[in-house]
Amino acid sequence: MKLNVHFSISHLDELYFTSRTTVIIDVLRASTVIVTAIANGAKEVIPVNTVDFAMKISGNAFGGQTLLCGERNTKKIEGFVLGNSPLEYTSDTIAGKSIILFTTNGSKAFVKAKFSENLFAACFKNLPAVAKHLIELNKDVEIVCGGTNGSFNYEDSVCAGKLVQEIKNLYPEIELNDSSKASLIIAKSSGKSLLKMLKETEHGKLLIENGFADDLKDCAQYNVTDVIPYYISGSIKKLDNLNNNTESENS
Ligand SMILES: O=C(O)[C@H](CS(=O)(=O)O)OP(=O)(O)O
Ligand SMILES: [Mg+2]
Repeated sequence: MKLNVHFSISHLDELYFTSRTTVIIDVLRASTVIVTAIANGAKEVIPVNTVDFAMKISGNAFGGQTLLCGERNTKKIEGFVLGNSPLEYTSDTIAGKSIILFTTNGSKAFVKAKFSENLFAACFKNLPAVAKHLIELNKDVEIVCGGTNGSFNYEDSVCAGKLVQEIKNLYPEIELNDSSKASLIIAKSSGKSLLKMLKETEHGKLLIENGFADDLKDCAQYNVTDVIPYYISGSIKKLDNLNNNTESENS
């Protein structure tokens, strides 16, 4: 089993992902929003890469109520029901609903990786659960950081490194390439407090400036759910068990 880390998606094309097992990390805030929404009972999250397409499909019933959600420059898009703050995705607001999500980086990463054989969402909240599932799948893994506008960002790289560490703890003989080793070093040198780390990032400072300081506290929570959101046929749903949805080693 080999691990590869991509610090942003800009250099990757969609066909790269065919037959790969991919984990998308966008700590601030899209993958934290997706994990939170699925953990709080959302039926599904449909990631899109343009606002126009989000509006276009919002008329579809998706077998129940559909919520148009997402942000531009961190703030809720006018006319959308929710923005991109995980604090908005409570069971009262989203249980049983289909969420169409547009964000600057994270939702686009899912669309780009849509041809992956297996595609998961990870953030600090569900990292150990994702690590355990990846070991059980026993396939080479592409860890993809959403980054910021196609470039490296610190918080996603720390989270990728902590995922590498969680996998190494379970499977010490894992094969790391240079980028996995680099993300591990970044994670190990990021300090004891995830919240302090997030507050000191460019993205964290922007969110604080825009009134989302409480989002950083939520995004800094570690190992608070074992929910694993899994992308299949255009939408992200809760992975019920090893036999559901994923292409396991034995299939
Ligand atoms: O909503 C967010 O925090 C960011 C927007 S920006 O990069 O800060 O403009 O989007 P995400 O796709 O969650 O990184
Ligand atoms: Mg982000």
